[in-house]
Amino acid sequence: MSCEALPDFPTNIAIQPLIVVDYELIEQGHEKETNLLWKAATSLGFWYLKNHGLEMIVEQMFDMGEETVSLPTEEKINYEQRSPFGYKMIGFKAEDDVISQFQKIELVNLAKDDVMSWPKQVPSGCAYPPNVYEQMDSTILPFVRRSTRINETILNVFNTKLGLPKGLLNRLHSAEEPSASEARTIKAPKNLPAGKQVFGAHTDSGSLSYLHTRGLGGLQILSPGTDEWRYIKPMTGHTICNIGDALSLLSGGILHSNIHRVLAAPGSQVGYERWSQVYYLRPGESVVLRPLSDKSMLIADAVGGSEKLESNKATKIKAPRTFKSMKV
Ligand SMILES: O=C(O)CCC(=O)C(=O)O
Ligand SMILES: [Fe+2]
Repeated sequence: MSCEALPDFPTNIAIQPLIVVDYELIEQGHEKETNLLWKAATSLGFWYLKNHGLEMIVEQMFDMGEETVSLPTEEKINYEQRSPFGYKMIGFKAEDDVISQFQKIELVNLAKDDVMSWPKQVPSGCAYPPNVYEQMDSTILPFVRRSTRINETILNVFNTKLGLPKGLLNRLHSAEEPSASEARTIKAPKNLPAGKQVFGAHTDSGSLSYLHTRGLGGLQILSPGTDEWRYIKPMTGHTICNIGDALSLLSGGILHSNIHRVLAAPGSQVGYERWSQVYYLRPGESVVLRPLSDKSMLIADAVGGSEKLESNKATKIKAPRTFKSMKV
């Protein structure tokens, strides 16, 4: 379905503006753009990324996701994830009222390790439906490779700004090392009751998340220092990026992991299926999650500062906000 067919995002709801970062300029080392990225990542922890080169391939990822969820239930249920990866219908086995509202949300979780090792045996031990394997070379591998390249560029900026030894953040997130990084296609059905939560309030547990939409809203963030939830407006060609807890922790809290949630698409958009394509970057499996204070004066200062500020609290690190109801 093309974005043109969709009703516009409503104008009468609270919107959180985000900084727009041009990926091409970041790749060229453009100083002003780099500063903009740093500002976004250390304040709200959310920004739009444009010119990232994923526009076409994301549409193919959505097609792959659509094909997967369109399989007959008796077939796709054989792939219900037996590991954190694979096909998933949230709340499929649940009968109580709270969970049943999630019942028709479907996920296709593709482990980065499975994709990168293709066509060898999948490291996660997960079996995917045949159409997923058919689209590995044409779609999924290029999506994961390009996302990996974008991660490397962005992590390099953070690495420099944090004063870390050259290449350290990239070594901690090396695509060659096994990790829980993954590509996820999410489908939420149309006509969910207005205000219903698709995903409850949470912070992302990994390092970086990239959310590609098909023009439907519903993502909200809790504006820092307030109790106000604001929508993030989906914008064509603009991927919504955010910092997760792992990177926030490694940076001693300098990079900000902000709480967010997903509601049914607002206004007349509610009448359409809501599709998201996410790439979650997570640290390598050997990485110990602790502030890199011994590698950066800036991080040492940030952690020391919060120690002083929070001297009567048990935790010594300026940890990401922990009042989350779920982990993604
Ligand atoms: O589907 C969305 O809009 C975002 C979902 C989300 O927050 C997540 O996948 O972590
Ligand atoms: Fe999230």
